[in-house]
Amino acid sequence: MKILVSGGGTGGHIYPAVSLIKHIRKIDPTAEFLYVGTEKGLEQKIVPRENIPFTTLEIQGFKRSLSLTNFKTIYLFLKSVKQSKKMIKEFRPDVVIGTGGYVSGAVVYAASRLKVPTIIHEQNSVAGMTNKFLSRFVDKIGICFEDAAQDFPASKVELIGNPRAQEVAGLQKSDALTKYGLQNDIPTVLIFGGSRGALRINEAMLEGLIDFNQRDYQVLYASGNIYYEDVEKYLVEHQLENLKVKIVPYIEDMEQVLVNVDLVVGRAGATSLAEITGLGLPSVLIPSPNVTNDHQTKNAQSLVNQSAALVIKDSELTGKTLVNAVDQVMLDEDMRTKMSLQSKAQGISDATDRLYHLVQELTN
Ligand SMILES: CC(=O)N[C@H]1[C@@H](OP(=O)(O)OP(=O)(O)OC[C@H]2O[C@@H](n3ccc(=O)[nH]c3=O)[C@H](O)[C@@H]2O)O[C@H](CO)[C@@H](O)[C@@H]1O
Repeated sequence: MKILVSGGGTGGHIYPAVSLIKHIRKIDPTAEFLYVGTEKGLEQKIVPRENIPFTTLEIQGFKRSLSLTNFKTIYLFLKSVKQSKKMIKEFRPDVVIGTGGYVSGAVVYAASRLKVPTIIHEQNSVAGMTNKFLSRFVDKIGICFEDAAQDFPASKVELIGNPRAQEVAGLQKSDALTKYGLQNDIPTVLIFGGSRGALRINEAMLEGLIDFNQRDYQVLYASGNIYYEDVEKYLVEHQLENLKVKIVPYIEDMEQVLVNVDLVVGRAGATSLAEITGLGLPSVLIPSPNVTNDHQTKNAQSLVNQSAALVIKDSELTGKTLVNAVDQVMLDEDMRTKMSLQSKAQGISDATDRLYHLVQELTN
């Protein structure tokens, strides 16, 4: 089987696609893949690391306001559709799968014009712009939250879940934390602001750093690549270089880290939430206010309603509110256990199987 996959920009669109590819490779070692992304997105780092054949298109997003750059966007989109058609004719995939981001718009649209079977995967509770556009042309739409169904033609929608949940749920505890200078046998909190980092979380984190450093639990904190230099500068200026709290720009082996932590603190990106519920981890969520239709608040809703997660509003995030929320969970083992059970109950544990089944249905 030949599968062409496209999803780009942020980790939340890329990791589910990579999980699916890793899964199919195990079942069908003869399957061939081609991943189409952009040179600017995180996919150009994440995908080649997994030895997945990778190629790029030049494309950019629409500005919501009237803007001259939208003319360039349309030009790049049409050019990318043409290039995608060429790629598809050369690679001859049995199916084309889009997991979101502008690049998947051009690739999946081109595939639909060439009558190649197409699937899109929507991670969020509210559909993204690209997937909404593509929903008219594709054959099947895999969703992760029931609520997303209302954004799409009903006959195409299937509740699939997020393949990252199944990937992490299948992993065993290990000594992965030692690589970060942490100990295996101490309760651990992981803090990060999505795949690109979040300035607001970084500011609160630096404000709460001294407190976190004095706790019995240990903390691993990923600032995001683009913010790391500023964080390092702050640490040097405040003579805080040798802390118990461990700080890194980005965690490449995140699935290994997640299996070994006791609490996750971060934004409410859909793929992160799938990992959290896949593993049944408690969380403290700070939904980003800067995303389309406030979708992160909606992503987080059922976890918060079921007491699987605490939430801090972005506008109320400070060093103090952050430390207090983390303390509340980490200093109460009973609470952690209850949150874990509720979190696990929210997950879809066989998402990759379901998505692969959809692929088989379309290709047979
Ligand atoms: C600002 C923005 O538009 N965010 C969107 C984006 O977020 P973003 O890309 O941040 O998405 P998620 O939080 O869903 O996923 C992040 C992914 O990156 C991984 N990771 C993160 C940090 C790190 O150091 N190492 C690492 O591997 C996480 O484990 C996870 O697999 O896509 C999500 C899924 O469509 C959306 O729900 C988010 O609203």
